[in-house]
Amino acid sequence: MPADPTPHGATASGTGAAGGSGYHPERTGGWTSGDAPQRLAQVALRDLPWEVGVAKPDPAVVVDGVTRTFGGLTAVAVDHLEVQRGGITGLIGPNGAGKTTLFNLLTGFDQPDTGTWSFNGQSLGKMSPHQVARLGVVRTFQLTKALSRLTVLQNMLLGAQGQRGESFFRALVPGIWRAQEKENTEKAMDLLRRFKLDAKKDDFAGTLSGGQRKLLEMARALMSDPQVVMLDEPMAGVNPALTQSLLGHVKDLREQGMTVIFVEHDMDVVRDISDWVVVMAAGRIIAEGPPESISQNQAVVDAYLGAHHDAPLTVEEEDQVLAQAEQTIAREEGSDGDVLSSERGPERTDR
Ligand SMILES: Nc1ncnc2c1ncn2[C@@H]1O[C@H](COP(=O)(O)OP(=O)(O)OP(=O)(O)O)[C@@H](O)[C@H]1O
Repeated sequence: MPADPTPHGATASGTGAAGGSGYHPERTGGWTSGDAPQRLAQVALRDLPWEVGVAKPDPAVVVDGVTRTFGGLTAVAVDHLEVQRGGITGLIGPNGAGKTTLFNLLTGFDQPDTGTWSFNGQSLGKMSPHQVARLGVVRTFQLTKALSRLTVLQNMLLGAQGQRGESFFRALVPGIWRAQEKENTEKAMDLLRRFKLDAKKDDFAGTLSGGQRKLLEMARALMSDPQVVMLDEPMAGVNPALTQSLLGHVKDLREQGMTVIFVEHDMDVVRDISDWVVVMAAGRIIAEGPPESISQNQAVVDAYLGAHHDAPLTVEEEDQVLAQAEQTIAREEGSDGDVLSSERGPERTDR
């Protein structure tokens, strides 16, 4: 926790109801609409207490009492979560913490046992993924869902489904549909250029590298002009060169005013791009705060970063480490371990 966790300047006056579009300077300490989006999100979150369930100045997504069990296992049990509009929120936690299940629930890919959640104040419960996407909340998957036997461009056009040009309407007025199709193709090509995939537009998605598929998936998600983009491990399996490019694209989403929620295991990435970090363990949210708060939080250190993250080794642990080292060196030397014995000093020489 911060030395002084009491908010000053910004007031955490959110009530759980979404605040509508735009920011609320009167609630967030006087920044102006001329500021860069990144700065707006950071300022909005700057003075909030580092508390689980803390109200955000302008939440885009609000989750209340959402639980999901599989048999006897509670995969998700989130009491209250607000996601600040226009910011990048990192969702972290050990394997099996419930991150993907929470994504599935929020985007209509799974249904919870209990709970409600909303986007801009509108409940998303019982909606299909398609309906959720049309409202402006899209997601990508840990394992990309690019259709390998469709071309890159065809994959992009699929991402545009659900906008204007519904089948009924399109059948009645084919001219309008054709105009829509042309518009979608232009939009797809713009996005492919942005993601440096335009040269591959006619290649089958199955021929792309893992990193290129991740780029395609992100580009495809943008076809429906989302307001909230949820990325499930966007950097996993991506080579270092493309990682930088993907990170840049994620930051771009924020620059364009989108709200980003992403799951990531790499803490350097989380620290680099997150305005706020939410930590899950065993289905629950165990901590929330700016990136710098996370390594200082004992619950997180215990659950996620390892119990002895920053703590010095105990005498017993040191003995154990030394014993293992001795064994390893003895094996490698192919000797009886004299090397170590002589290095350990006088207390060992009289054996
Ligand atoms: N369809 C399912 N049926 C049964 N158990 C499931 C199902 N989906 C998830 N689970 C279980 O729910 C728990 C949470 O899984 P989830 O995939 O959400 O975790 P996660 O935090 O995303 O993990 P990872 O970082 O490994 O992706 C795990 O114990 C998982 O085995």
